[in-house]
Amino acid sequence: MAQRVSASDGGNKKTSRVRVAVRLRPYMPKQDEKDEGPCVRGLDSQNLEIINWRNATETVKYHFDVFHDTQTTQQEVFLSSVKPILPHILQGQNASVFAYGPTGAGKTHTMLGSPDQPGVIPRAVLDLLSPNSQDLPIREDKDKNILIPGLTHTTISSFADFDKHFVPATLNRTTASTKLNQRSSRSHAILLIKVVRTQRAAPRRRQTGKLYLVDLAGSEDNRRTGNQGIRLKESGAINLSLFTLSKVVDSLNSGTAIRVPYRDSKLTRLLQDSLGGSAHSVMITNIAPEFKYYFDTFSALNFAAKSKLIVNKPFTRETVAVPVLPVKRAREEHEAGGSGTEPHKKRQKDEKKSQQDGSSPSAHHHSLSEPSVMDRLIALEKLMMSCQDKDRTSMLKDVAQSRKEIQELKEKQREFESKAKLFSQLAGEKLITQQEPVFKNNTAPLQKKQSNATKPSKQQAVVQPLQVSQLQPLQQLVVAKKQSVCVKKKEKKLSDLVESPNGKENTKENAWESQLDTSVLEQSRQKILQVLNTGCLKELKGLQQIGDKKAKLILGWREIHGHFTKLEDLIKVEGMTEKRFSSFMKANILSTMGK
Ligand SMILES: Nc1ncnc2c1ncn2[C@@H]1O[C@H](COP(=O)(O)OP(=O)(O)OP(=O)(O)O)[C@@H](O)[C@H]1O
Repeated sequence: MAQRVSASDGGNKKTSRVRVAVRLRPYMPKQDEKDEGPCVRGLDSQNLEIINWRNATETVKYHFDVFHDTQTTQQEVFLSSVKPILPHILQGQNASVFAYGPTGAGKTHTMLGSPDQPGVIPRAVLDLLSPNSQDLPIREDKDKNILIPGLTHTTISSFADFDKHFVPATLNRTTASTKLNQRSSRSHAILLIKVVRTQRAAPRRRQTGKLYLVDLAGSEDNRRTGNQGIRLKESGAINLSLFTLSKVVDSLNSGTAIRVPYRDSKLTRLLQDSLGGSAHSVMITNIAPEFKYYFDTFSALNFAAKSKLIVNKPFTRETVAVPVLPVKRAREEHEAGGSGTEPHKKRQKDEKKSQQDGSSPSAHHHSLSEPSVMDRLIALEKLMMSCQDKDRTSMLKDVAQSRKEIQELKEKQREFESKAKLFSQLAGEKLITQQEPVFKNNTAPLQKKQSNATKPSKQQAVVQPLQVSQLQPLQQLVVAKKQSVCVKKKEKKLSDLVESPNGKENTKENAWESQLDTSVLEQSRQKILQVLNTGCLKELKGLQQIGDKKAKLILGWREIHGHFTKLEDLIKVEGMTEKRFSSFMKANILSTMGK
């Protein structure tokens, strides 16, 4: 009985571009040990500029649907970026709001907020979260809707209900301290709000709209976060899913891709509807102003700029309701992602209770003759804004306290694990250190982005419109220049170490190379470089000593930094030590020579 109805009345497929807002968090002196000042600033309600690393006397400008400056309040973000899409949900269409950006830039602050500054999620009110910690599978129905069987459904009818279910659910989210953010989210958090409106009289049309509220974990560079052990593993997973997200956006933008790689990560499967699917989508890109976030900010802005080119095709989901038999109802719940056990019982209880007191038990039972759900949302919002509810505040404080305790326990656990690891490493393997000087981390983006400058086609598609203008320099330009000098020095050191034919390090390691004809050697090196720069996952895996994980890390590096200008750049890829690089070169040169 389910029917798809186009978003427009006339049956024409209406399209809806992904709306992109950028929010700049306030400058935090604590995050700026070198006292360099901000590297990015707003120009007006849609435009901002960031220092151009290629020429520190210039800035690069970006234009977005909305720019939220440091002074923007939580309420203003909600009113301008989120509230406008809520009516679509009530018309049976899907919508999504997701926060993207580097770690520590303010995603959780924007989506969740704090007791005194509630963010988008409590403001958008309603619904549930599952206290279920198991890894839930993701399925797709015949209409390409994403389903999560086993996810708990809880019916709510008041803001107090929402708090009761939502607050404990936030505790399920892992947070931990990294060098860049004391309370970093170590997972993506997705809250799904489903709104069902049923006509009371025949033909009892039922419209179902869903709102996805997504707080993504931050993209992070482990050389700066200082992550190790569990945190490093988490970070690998976070970066991989964000990398797949970026691939999805690229392939949607190219318009020629045969397959959009939604299935390559759970995150992109969940966001399938929001990007290139049928949802009205808002992406809030959070950025930080301090100089140490410069390259993260730059890539987040580029990602945001390309995301705004994505066009979705919303449609109304409408069914004609028939009397619900118990068996069918159980099936419906399963299809909608309900576990059908505990929550089902609770819903029966809720329904019974509300039948007794005559109130409507859930959004399912709102008829058109009752105050619209939208009115209730607005009323709830007003309630929230003026909310003096001490219980709620103390509950949130309890949550903060529990979260702190959990975090401390996790840190202890991490310490134990790293000690154990250290013992085993001392016994055998060499310790692979992830802690490199901060400025070494900066070398990669600088070098790589230069190579991008000679390859404007992709960059133009990404940053739109991008202008370079001669502007009054921001405070820290001098520092930026100093930095690039440091970077060059450091690069030289690295290349000395790897390339110098006279260097002690190399004489022994690379002695085998001197046995080979130089032109043959050069040809092999070029072939390897070409695969590294242009190879797809499969081709990269075809290289000696490159497995699935390393190939993905190489693709990820390429995505962020562009082409490898020389083979030695491979050492900058996570997990690639000089020793591994030497062995990689030997194996691959010998293997390409045979071809
Ligand atoms: N607009 C803002 N106004 C005031 N404080 C902010 C704002 N945005 C972020 N902050 C503060 O900055 C710090 C980092 O923010 P938050 O934890 O939200 O970052 P995040 O992007 O979610 O990081 P992660 O990805 O590591 O979880 C927090 O202390 C937060 O309160």
